[in-house]
Amino acid sequence: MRSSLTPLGPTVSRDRIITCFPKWYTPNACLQLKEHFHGQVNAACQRRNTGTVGLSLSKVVVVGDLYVGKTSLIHRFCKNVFDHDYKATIGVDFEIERFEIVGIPYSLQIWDTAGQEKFKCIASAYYRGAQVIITAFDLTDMQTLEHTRQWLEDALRENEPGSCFVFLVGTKKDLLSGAACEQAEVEAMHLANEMQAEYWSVSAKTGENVKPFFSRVAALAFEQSVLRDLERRSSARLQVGNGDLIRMEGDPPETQESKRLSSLGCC
Ligand SMILES: Nc1nc2c(ncn2[C@@H]2O[C@H](COP(=O)(O)OP(=O)(O)OP(=O)(O)O)[C@@H](O)[C@H]2O)c(=O)[nH]1
Ligand SMILES: [Mg+2]
Repeated sequence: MRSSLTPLGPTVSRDRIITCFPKWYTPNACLQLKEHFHGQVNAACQRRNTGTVGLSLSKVVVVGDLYVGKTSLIHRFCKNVFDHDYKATIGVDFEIERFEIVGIPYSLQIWDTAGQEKFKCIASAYYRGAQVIITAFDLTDMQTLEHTRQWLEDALRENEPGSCFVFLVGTKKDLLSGAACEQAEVEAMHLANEMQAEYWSVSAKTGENVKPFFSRVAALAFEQSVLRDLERRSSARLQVGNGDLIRMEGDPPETQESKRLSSLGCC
């Protein structure tokens, strides 16, 4: 079903419309324990005063070992499909997914990178400018969890410190029984806290938690984009108000000219 709630942009499918702040997976490893969008963000959306946020794309980069299920996770979310056969990603690929958040059109550009070592240098060229880094590991292979530290370090190196939201995602949840899953999650949450990441367990095969996870990614990135935009515009206004933009260093040109003339003995 399609919605045409917003007069500003093209329509998005109903399950990409976010009106309330999506909930975390677990409060034990979560980036923000809150239930609502920031008041300033709500107000800006209601006034449709979100600057360039509705027009630009936020970059999301998915990293992790080969075979952990990065492509499957993205394809389940963006195309609602699942393929049992493994086709290694060569270099990088991306999908653009459109949302409507508190009435404002918003898009994520989701970059799928290759986990194979031989493609790492191609993939890492695309890490720059990420607003969100998703580090994925396979819940049935705890070695892949250990490797997420290195994947994250590599991705963060290409970005400004403190500028990215980090998620740690355990994949293939359908392959584990309740107790085994819980055990893997405890280890993963511990690491997520060290990484200052939010933790999620998902299954691309069954689709479990896939939409709630990406809704959470979109909402956090959207809120940050709106707040940054508001801050940028208000500091630009302040600068104009204080005259900082037109204040000049040193003497004004007419004073410099009269000094030059007086040094020549003309005045
Ligand atoms: N049972 C199950 N299998 C999965 C799941 N997600 C992925 N797989 C399988 O795991 C294998 C690897 O999945 P991919 O998504 O190609 O892995 P990848 O991380 O993109 O691998 P690279 O592109 O080489 O980095 C495939 O055979 C998938 O069918 C899942 O949630 N459950
Ligand atoms: Mg892949």
